[in-house]
Amino acid sequence: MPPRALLGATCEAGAYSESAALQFFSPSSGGGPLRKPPDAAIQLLPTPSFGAMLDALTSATATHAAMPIENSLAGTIHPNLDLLLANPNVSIVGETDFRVRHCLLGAPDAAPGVAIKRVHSHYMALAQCTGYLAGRGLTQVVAADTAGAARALSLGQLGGDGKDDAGSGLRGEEAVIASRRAGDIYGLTVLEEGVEDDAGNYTRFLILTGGGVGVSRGLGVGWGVGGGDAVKTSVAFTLRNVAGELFRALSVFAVSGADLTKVESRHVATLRLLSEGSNGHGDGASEVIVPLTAAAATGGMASVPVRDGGGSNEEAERRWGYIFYVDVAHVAGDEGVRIALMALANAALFFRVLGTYPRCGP
Ligand SMILES: O=C(O)C(=O)Cc1ccccc1
Repeated sequence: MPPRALLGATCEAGAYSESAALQFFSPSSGGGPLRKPPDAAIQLLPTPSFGAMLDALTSATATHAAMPIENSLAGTIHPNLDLLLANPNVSIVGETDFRVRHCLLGAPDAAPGVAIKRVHSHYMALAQCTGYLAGRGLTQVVAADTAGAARALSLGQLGGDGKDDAGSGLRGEEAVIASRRAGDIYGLTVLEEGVEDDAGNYTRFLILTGGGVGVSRGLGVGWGVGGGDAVKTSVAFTLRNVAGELFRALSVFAVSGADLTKVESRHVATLRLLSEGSNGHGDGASEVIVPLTAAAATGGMASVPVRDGGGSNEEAERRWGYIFYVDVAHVAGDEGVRIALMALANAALFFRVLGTYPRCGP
C-alpha cells in the first residue's frame, strides 16, 4: 500500500514557506524527535495567502503548514502572529530556522544592467534588503508574498502596459526579491544573488497542524514529543490592566527557572479575531474585532475561559489592551514549568496554549 500522503500547505509555489517545509520534513534535517514521514510522502499544496494556508489546515485539506513568524533582521511578522490567534483550531507542532538568501530577479528576457526602478516583494523581504534597495534608489512595492510577485513578473503583470500594481511603470523597470528557487520555477533572470543586508538572515518558521491544543495536552508533553526532550511551549494571554500585573505574571517563570525565548505584546484593537465559523483573512462581513474582556468572552477562543476583570478598567482595556505572546524553552514534562503555566493561566483573563514542540537548535 502506498504511504499516506502528507499534504504540506505552503504559500505560493516557490515561496520561502515551501523551502522551509521541505527543510523541516527532510529526513536529514534532524529536527528533533518529531516523527516525520519519508520525503516521498510529502506533497506540497500552494495557497494564495497565509490566511488561506491556515484555512487548509482547518478544513483538513492539508495536514501541516510552515508559516514564518520572525526574522533575525526585520523582527516579528505581526500579521502572522495575529493569524495564529484568529485560528483557534491551529496549533504549533514544530519550528525550523531557515537561512533566507534573497535574489534580485528580473523579467525572463531582462538584460544584465537593465535600469530597474521598482522592486516588488513581501514586506519582510523588502525590510531585509532596505540598505541594498536604498543604496540604488529603488522604489519598494509590497506584494502578498515573494513567490506571488515572482509569478506576476513572469506573467508580465507588473508594468508592461504602462501600469503596474503601484500605478505606473514600464515592464523592463520592474524586478522582484525572491529566492533562486522561485526564479527557477517562474523562469526569471537572476540579476543579483545575496541582496539581503546581512549574511545572518534567518527566518523562524512555525510548523502548524489543525486540531487545537487543549490545556491538558498543551501543558504536558506535546505531539511528537517525549519526556526529557528540549522543547518550547508557546502561549498567548491577556491580563487585567492593573499595576504590576505583567511583572507578577512573568515572575512565575523566574521561580521555575524556565527560559523565556520570546516575549511579544500586540495591541488588542489591531487583532481581527473571528466570529465562529470564519477565520478572518479578509472575507468582509463575517469579520469582527473581539475585545478581549470578560464582556466579550467567547468560549471557543480560549483554552482557559476568559474571566471577569476583577475590578480592572474594562473601557481602558478595550482601548489600550494588549495580548502577550510568550515562548518558554524547557524540558518536556518539567513539573516546575507546568506549575508556572498553570499559575499564569489562573492569573490571565484569556489564556491559550499554542503548542509544545521540539526546539530547533540548542
Ligand atoms: O513571501 C514568502 O516567500 C514568505 O514565505 C514570507 C517570507 C518573506 C521573507 C522572508 C521569509 C519569509
